[in-house]
Amino acid sequence: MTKIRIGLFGFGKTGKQVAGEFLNDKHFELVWVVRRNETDLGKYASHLLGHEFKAGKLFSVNDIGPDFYRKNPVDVLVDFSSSDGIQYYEAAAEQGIKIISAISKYEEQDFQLLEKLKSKTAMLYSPNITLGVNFLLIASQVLQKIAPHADIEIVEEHFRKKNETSGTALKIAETLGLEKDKHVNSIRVGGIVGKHEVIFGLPNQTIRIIHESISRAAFGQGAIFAAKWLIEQAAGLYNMENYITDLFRRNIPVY
Ligand SMILES: NC(=O)c1ccc[n+]([C@@H]2O[C@H](COP(=O)([O-])OP(=O)(O)OC[C@H]3O[C@@H](n4cnc5c(N)ncnc54)[C@H](O)[C@@H]3O)[C@@H](O)[C@H]2O)c1
Ligand SMILES: O=C(O)C1=N[C@H](C(=O)O)CCC1
Repeated sequence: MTKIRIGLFGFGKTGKQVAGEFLNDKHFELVWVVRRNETDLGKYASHLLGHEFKAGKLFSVNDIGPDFYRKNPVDVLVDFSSSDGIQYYEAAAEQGIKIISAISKYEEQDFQLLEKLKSKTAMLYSPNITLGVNFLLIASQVLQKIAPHADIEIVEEHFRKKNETSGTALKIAETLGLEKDKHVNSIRVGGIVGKHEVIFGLPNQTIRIIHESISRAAFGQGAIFAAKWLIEQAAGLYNMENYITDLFRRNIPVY
């Protein structure tokens, strides 16, 4: 079996869990991990995460020179770093590396860059790569069609240190045609990994669709799902919910 070679940006709270999921899946080889700080460079993510085999050599962003991707080839780059990571995509796309961006918050110019690169390679952008939240996104659209006059509010809850508004909640608002400033409600407490709720208010009843990520491993499992699919795709910019909808239409179980 030919393994899909993965390069990972980010080795923080989420990157470590994502690395762990790729290391545990026999379809993948985690080749390298790039982080911003200089800790443990040259060591292997696999060793740091308790495995005996060598995989996922740690590099710094400063190591990404013109030859980095040629000398350290991978099939898919998975980004759980920060929006700064996008500056390294073009060189990867030039090498035909497919790209999964899981960055939750981008500025307008970042989206423009993704649009520009989509002719060069297959890319998937998802501010929340869990399968579950993408089910919520699809189910919310169905419910809105059935009950177009319902009041809709979105509530997102995350860990106390998350500064920005949830990219997922903003995407849900945009998809449902809601004003982001008015209908997205944010709560920051303790260590909540990520919870999104869409509330449909009707005169005598309320419907709530809730998704909660219990562990950051859910993001790794979503990235694995996305990578297995993206490896087969032609150049273009894709997202998770289109893919899940496609499986649903074709009656193929997703999970
Ligand atoms: N799409 C999703 O499903 C999903 C899920 C969880 C987190 N995220 C996003 O992933 C990102 C990371 O989240 P986190 O909680 O792990 O944050 P974190 O602060 O714990 O970790 C960030 C990591 O990225 C590294 N980093 C920062 N800038 C970098 C760069 N330019 N190149 C390489 N490495 C860089 C840091 O050194 C650190 O290792 C955030 O944007 C977050 O919103 C997305
Ligand atoms: O920062 C995070 O951690 C997460 N952010 C998301 C968002 O902004 O919507 C969702 C997943 C976890």
